[in-house]
Amino acid sequence: MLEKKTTEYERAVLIGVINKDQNEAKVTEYLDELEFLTFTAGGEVTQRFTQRMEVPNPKTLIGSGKMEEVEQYVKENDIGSVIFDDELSPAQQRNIEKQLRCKIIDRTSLILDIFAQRAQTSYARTQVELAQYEYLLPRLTGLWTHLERQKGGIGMRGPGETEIETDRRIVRDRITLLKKKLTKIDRQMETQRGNRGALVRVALVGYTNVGKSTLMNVVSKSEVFAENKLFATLDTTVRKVVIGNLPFLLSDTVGFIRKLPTQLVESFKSTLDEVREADLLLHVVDISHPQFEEHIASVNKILDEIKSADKKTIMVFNKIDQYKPETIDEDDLVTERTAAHFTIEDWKKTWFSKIGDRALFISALNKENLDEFRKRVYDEVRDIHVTRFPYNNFLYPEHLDFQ
Ligand SMILES: Nc1nc2c(ncn2[C@@H]2O[C@H](COP(=O)(O)OP(=O)(O)OP(=O)(O)O)[C@@H](O)[C@H]2O)c(=O)[nH]1
Repeated sequence: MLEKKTTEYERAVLIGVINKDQNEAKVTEYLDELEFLTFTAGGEVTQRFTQRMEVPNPKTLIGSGKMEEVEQYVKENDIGSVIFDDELSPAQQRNIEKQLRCKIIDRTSLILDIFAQRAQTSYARTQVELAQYEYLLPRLTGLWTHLERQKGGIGMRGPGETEIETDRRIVRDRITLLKKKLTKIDRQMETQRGNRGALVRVALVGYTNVGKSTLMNVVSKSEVFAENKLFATLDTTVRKVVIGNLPFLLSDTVGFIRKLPTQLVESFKSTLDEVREADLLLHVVDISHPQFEEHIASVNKILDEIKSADKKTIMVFNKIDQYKPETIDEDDLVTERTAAHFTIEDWKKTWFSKIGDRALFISALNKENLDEFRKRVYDEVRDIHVTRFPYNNFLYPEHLDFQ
């Protein structure tokens, strides 16, 4: 159940609800992302259904007419999963499953599934497994309540209930075991982090797929003194990097996403400790993504949740090579210029006015503006370093001079 290996794409349908605070375009964007997630998880989306609803249907989230439409489509098109962008209550999930007779997945379980697929180390697998069981537990409870009601309530102890009770106990025991295992690893990792000495710690953070790992590779490989062995026993995403003679630690963390399941935030505590304990954050943004500003807000929300929102941060706007603003026809006197029409220069001005030179515009892939990036990171790391060790600041010039 916890690890999925896909050999061929499974046909899937997406369902989005347009509530009173949203417009259709917004939900289309959310479904675009959900489709990308589905693809990542090994699915192929063949159809999308949306429904405008003032109040979601407590039984099936969407209305009964729409349910029939979906049911018909699922039957006729050999659909394996129906995926909802919204989180479903255990009861909704059960009711929908009963009617559609295929796998019903919500955004949270889809993200958990991808994490399970991607987890490489036993540590990451343990963290994901814990998150999955935490997600599962209330759903078993829901099932139990449902069966109890069917049986007629008090005093009617049937096999169904006993079975679910046993399942709940097994899941609870497993959660306790996994938590113990993680606490032990967390302690080891804490000690290892402590042993890393006094090097300045920099963490790459950002929405999923923005180019954090690409930047990490470019920065650490291109530097003569880059070291990829020191923390081989730790998570391999921490590397020692040297810019202009100044060594520091750079970590690449798990990518963030809108509505990152809370279970994951909790069980990835140790991974996120890299962020929590960092001296400087490099918040990488994919500026070529139409929703990049919303992505920034999602990342900031998670940083806030893990109490890291006040950290010194450099905003790194990546993928400038593939940024394309919308154009306005010269003769068009009606269309108003919006953010979608901004050029990179416009964005530079906007961000410089907000945070000054803590906004950088680069392409990690094409290696554009990387010298500027290195200089900026050097300045910030040096500042932190000389504050910590005022006696050896003569080792590092105030600014780097790249030829
Ligand atoms: N065009 C363009 N593509 C880039 C750039 N930087 C990274 N990419 C591409 O973006 C995709 C995602 O890059 P990653 O480095 O894996 O992104 P990430 O942020 O580490 O992703 P997660 O692991 O999901 O958090 C890859 O296909 C990269 O080749 C860039 O500057 N320009």
